[in-house]
Amino acid sequence: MDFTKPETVLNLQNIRDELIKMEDSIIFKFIERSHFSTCYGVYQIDNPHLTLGSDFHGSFLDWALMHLEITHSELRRFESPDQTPFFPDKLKRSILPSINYPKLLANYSNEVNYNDKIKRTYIDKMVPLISKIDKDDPNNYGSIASCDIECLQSLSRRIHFGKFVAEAKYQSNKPLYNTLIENKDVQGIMREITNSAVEAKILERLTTKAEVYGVDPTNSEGERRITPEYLVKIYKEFVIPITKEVEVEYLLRRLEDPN
Ligand SMILES: O=C(O)C(=O)C[C@]1(C(=O)O)C=C[C@@H](O)C=C1
Repeated sequence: MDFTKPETVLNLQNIRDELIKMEDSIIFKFIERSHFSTCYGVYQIDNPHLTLGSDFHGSFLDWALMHLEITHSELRRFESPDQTPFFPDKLKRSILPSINYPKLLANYSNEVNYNDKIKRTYIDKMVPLISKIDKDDPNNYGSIASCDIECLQSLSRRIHFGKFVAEAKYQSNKPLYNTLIENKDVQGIMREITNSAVEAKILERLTTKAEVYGVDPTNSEGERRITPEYLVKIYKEFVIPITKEVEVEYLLRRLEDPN
């Protein structure tokens, strides 16, 4: 997929192929995170044992992610249409010259940002499933926040790819979607974007991937690093539903941009 070539980006098959590739990076990032404990101290707002600066309000993870995003914004990361920041208000201007991407998505697309929800869901629902030990571990705060950032960035990219899916679907049947949008028919849009066969295939593939990637093949007695149950649960209950929320919100506003 090449973001300078709209015809490659707004092709539903290409988008689905890209979503399949992202499964692998998400799984391997979850495996990295599984080696550490849940570590609530990383997510505690204004953790009294840390000095994050008197004007900063948030968790250690927020602090680390915000500083990384500030630096990455200077490296042009958030100009790329597949990148969505967790701290859009803190970004700086890139020191690299802008790339002139062609218009791929509607002009309000940056406002469709589910990162707060993704971060909350990751901390509250996913970390307890991924991590095997439930305890705080102050010696590993830095490593854990680094793993969390990688997991969150991969989840965010995957879920916000829903905008490309939505745009491709919109382009393929404008009259149908225009009527649904004019009628603010959320359920109708949700019905239209849902493809149960594709969802079932994703869950089936994840089961196989978790079975294969989840064990060290050279160690028959090795502990499972990930299990199909939790991976399928994460996709079925969180990743796919939030992707669909992104698609619906994007489509509901689609007539704001007549192009
Ligand atoms: O592939 C699509 O058509 C999508 O809309 C993406 C996706 C997903 O999140 O993977 C979401 C909704 C569909 O029911 C199937 C899959």
